[in-house]
Amino acid sequence: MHRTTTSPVISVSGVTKDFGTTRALDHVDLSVEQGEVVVLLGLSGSGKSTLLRHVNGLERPSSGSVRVLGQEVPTLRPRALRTMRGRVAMVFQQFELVPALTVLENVLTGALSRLRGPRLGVWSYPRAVRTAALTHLDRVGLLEKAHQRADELSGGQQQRVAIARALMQDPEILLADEPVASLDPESSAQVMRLIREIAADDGLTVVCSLHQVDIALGWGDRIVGLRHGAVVLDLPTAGISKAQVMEIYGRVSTSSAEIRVIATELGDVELLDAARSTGDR
Ligand SMILES: Nc1ncnc2c1ncn2[C@@H]1O[C@H](COP(=O)(O)OP(=O)(O)OP(=O)(O)O)[C@@H](O)[C@H]1O
Repeated sequence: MHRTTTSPVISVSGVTKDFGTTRALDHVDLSVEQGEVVVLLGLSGSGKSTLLRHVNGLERPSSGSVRVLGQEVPTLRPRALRTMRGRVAMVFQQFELVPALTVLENVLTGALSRLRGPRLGVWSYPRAVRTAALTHLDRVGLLEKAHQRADELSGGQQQRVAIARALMQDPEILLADEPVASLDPESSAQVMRLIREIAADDGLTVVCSLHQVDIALGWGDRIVGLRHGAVVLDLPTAGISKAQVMEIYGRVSTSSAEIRVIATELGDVELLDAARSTGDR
C-alpha cells in the first residue's frame, strides 16, 4: 500500500459535543490506526453520526481534540479543511446520488474537489478521470450500468455507485454512516463485503457506523460501542460474542424500555421476554 504512518490516522480525545441541552458526545476517546476497519455500533441517537462528522470537520467539538491525518481538525482554516476532506471520503445511508444523472456522471462528481472549474457531462472530464471512474465502477461490479440513470438502480446498487464515487477521491480514510440501514439483508451483505474488500486491497482506514449487531460481529477488526454519546465498548471483533455486546449494553441500560430496544436489535428473545415481564422501572 502506498501510505505508511506510525501514529494513529484518527485520534479523538476527550471529545464532548453539546447541541443546546443535548449531549451528543460525552468525553469520547477513539484512536484508529492506518488500515484498521472499525465499526461504531450503537442504537439510534447514540452519537455515531455526530462522531463521524467530527472526523471530517463537519462538526466542531464543544471540548476535546480531533486529530485526523496528523492535523487538529477544528483549527483548520477553510482551505486546509477542504484539502483534508479530500483525503477523507464519506458514504451515507441515503447514498446522496444525483437521481437524474447517469451512474458514470455520479461517479465522476467524486473527482470534482480536485478539478478546477465546473463540469457538465461525461466528456467535460479529463480522459484519465473518466478512465478512473470506469475502473471504480468495474470494481463495484456495475460497469454495465454506467450509462443508466442513477435512480433506475436498486438501493444496493446505488450504494455501490456511492462507494465508487468515494473512491474517486483516492481517499486515505473512508467514513460510512449507516451504509446499509435502508437495504435488504442480501444487498447489505454485498455492500459490507465490498467495503471490506476495498479496505483490504487499498489499505484504507474505515470507520463505519452500524446499528445491527449481527453485521458488526462478523465484519470489522474492532467494535466500538456508543451509548448516550459515550464509548461503552472497545474491543477487537475476533472472539467477541453477541452475549458480550449484550452484557455491556445491558449493564449501562437504565430502563426496561431501553432493554427492549436493545433486545429487539440483538434478536435476543429471552432478554426481550425478561424485559417485557419486568415492565418499566
Ligand atoms: N444538529 C443537531 N442539533 C441538535 N441535536 C442534534 C444534532 N445532531 C445530532 N443531535 C442529537 O445528538 C444525539 C446524537 O445524534 P446522532 O445523529 O449522532 O446519533 P446516531 O447514533 O447517529 O443516530 P441515528 O442513527 O439515528 O442517526 C441525538 O440526541 C440527536 O438528536
